[in-house]
Amino acid sequence: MKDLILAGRKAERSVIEVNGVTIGGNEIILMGGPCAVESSLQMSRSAETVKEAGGKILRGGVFKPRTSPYSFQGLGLEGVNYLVQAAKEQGLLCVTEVIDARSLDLVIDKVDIIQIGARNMQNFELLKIVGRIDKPVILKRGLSATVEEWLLAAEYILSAGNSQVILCERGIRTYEPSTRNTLDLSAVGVAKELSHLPVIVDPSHAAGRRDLISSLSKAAVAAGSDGLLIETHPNPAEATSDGPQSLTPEQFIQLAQELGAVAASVKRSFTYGRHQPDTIESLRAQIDSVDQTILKKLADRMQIVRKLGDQKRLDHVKDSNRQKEIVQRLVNLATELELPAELVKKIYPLIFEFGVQSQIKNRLAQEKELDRTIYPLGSK
Ligand SMILES: C=C(O[C@@H]1C=C(C(=O)O)C=C[C@H]1O)C(=O)O
Repeated sequence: MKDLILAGRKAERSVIEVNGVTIGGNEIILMGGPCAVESSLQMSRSAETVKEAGGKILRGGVFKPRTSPYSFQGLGLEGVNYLVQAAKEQGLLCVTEVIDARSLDLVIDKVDIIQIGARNMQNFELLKIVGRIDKPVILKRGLSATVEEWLLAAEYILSAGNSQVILCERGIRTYEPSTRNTLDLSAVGVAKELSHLPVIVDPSHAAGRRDLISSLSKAAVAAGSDGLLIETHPNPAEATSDGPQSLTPEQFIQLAQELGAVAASVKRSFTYGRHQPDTIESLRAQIDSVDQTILKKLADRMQIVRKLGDQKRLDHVKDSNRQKEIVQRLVNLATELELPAELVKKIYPLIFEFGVQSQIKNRLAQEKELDRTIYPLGSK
């Protein structure tokens, strides 16, 4: 297909890793939550449901591009905080839709994934803007968009520099009024044939009615979808948005219990339940987070060492006895923690070396500064 320079098919399918969750790998990723964020309690309950089911990502709209201007327009920034907090409570990631540059600015540092809704699929300026961020983007298929138009919309994001695009089929407008939209499951296969990008399915917006969601979800997995984006609400009868298509918590959990067998039938995996097996990706995400802590603590240490250096004579910065004491204490601790003593003996001399260096550099810089204030014209 013309102009699918970056979105077009490649030898390998794209796999998107986001904070320990892999989209486009073997595992089917379940995402769920209400259409709109309404309250902190509603989000906590939704997050519990998603977690209980084995879901990985919590959804919730805070900027709602509603068909009618008189419908609930979303809680904005207040809602983002409910979404993020609820996701954190359950160890889930979260996704929300943005509608313009301003709404993106408000959520970019808070959520894990950004969604571009169906109505904005051809908002090319917005596509270019999310093309410049470093976060995955779920790109919903437009209400009446062909697969080609959808992939070209993805091309806008990719060509602006963001390679993390996830396509989402959510039903298209047809002449059939018995469902809200017609879920185009062939589009999953077609998009995967034409492009390397992961494809997920949102059966909720497609059907518009909860009685069809379970079967459509299973069909989507069988058709090759990499994930599901399903609406669930603690009390759908009271939802401010899209109540009729929201699953009750029990229905959502029931569906998740049945999903593993369907996934296995097409050689994919889905694990129901709170306790998920460790994957290479989730373990790596944990390691990355520990590494960050180690480095931040090293930076704190360095800062203290520099301050301490200010109290020493420049020619007495290094203190070998103190270094020996530290190593001995840490060797003992390492043994208690079942770490090799060698680790401490190898790492700490390096840390001291950089500490002493930074003390000396810091003192020299201070003396230079002092010189400049005493001899401002350099007449020393
Ligand atoms: C921080 C000091 O200065 C130097 C750096 C040390 C460190 O990084 O822990 C230890 C001893 C000194 O060689 C100190 O004297 O305690």
